Amino acid sequence: MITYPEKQTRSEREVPDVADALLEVRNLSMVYPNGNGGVEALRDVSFTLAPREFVCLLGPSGSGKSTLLRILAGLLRPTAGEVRFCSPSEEAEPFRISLVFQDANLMPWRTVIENIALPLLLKGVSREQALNLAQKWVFLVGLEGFEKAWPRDLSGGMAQRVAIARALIQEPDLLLLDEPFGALDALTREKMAAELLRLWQQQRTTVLMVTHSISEALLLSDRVLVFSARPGRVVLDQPVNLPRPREEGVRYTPTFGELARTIRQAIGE
Ligand SMILES: Nc1ncnc2c1ncn2[C@@H]1O[C@H](COP(=O)(O)OP(=O)(O)OP(=O)(O)O)[C@@H](O)[C@H]1O
Repeated sequence: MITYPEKQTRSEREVPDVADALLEVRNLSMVYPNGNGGVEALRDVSFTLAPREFVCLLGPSGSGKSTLLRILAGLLRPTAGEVRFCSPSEEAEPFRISLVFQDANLMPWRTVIENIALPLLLKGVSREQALNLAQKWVFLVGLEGFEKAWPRDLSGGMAQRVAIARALIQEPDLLLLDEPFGALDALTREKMAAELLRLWQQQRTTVLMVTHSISEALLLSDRVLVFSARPGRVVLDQPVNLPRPREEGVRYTPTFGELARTIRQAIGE
């Protein structure tokens, strides 16, 4: 059974042992049908996310990480299991989820600011109001001066900033990031991770991010989940007890090194 996207308020919670969870995933399995018994992508995956938590998901290629994000975003229906969302606010609004992919997927015929404003325009917000709010996000993601630029004139990192701003302008309860920096060069990637950290420290949106980089995961997250090779199962749920706010220097601390070793070993297994 799957319950989304309707939001439950805290008073309607049914699962007392995950009282503080924003999201509860229970016994989730996914088998893609094919002519040959199906491809088992996920097996019996369970975990929770607390409000404002930043959790990174790592695992070998093909371990079902994108499949999980697509299920959480409501794009795929799982074969079995349950997904339960609980609103951080008491108001019974629909639970808002934004998903950012490796490819920025910008509208080529819209400028930077129009791309960022798009979700609001689609919701019926007036053009003036949407563009005003988009301008705020242009500043927050460091794209001032590029408001009227076209997507074709942006670097990969800039395009991804637009995609992140377009996701956050919707004030999602949950932000899903699927290898958002996977297509960027190493230096841009480090810079973007630092910028995402800065944004998250300001906004404190709950984030679930897929990455292949252990150090990126440790720089950003409160917890790291590691999936086994296909079918994906949670083989490690590791709290990241590094102090915040985190700076680049945290990479060179002994705790960082120990956590990286634990995670690398879990991925290897
Ligand atoms: N639409 C589909 N039909 C059939 N099989 C699929 C489909 N989508 C994904 N799969 C398979 O399900 C498994 C999990 O794929 P998924 O893309 O979720 O893994 P991933 O962990 O995100 O991989 P990567 O790290 O390489 O991006 C893979 O074996 C993949 O081939």
